[in-house]
Amino acid sequence: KQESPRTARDDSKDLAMCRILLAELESHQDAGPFLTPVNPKSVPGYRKIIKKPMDFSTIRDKLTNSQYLNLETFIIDVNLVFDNCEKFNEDNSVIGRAGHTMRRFFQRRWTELLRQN
Ligand SMILES: Cn1cc(C(=O)NCCN2CCCC2)ccc1=O
Repeated sequence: KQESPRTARDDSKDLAMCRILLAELESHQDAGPFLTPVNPKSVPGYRKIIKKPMDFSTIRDKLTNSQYLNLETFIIDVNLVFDNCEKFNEDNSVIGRAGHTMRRFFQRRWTELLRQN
């Protein structure tokens, strides 16, 4: 069986891609609930239910401080925002729907940018 030679993908544009993706998430019209950390004092139950809070401003800080090893660890944190949202909010709610919309947008955009690379 002829194996396909394993070639690494070119990751030299990944940091630029993360910056583009994060800027687009932050400026999305439905980004509001995800821009800053959920305040556990004003959202009853959040601290107990959501074990690993994440939001776009925290991702921005981590990106600025070179805390993402690679594209994958960045995508994991963005998806954590949307997974937390799905866990805590009804699908049929303003914030629940915003989470689904933002997740679909992010999924499409990073796959588009990866393809053009
Ligand atoms: C992601 N998420 C966010 C909240 C929330 O209340 N965020 C603050 C709401 N902002 C205050 C002014 C505009 C938006 C609650 C549950 C939840 O899962």
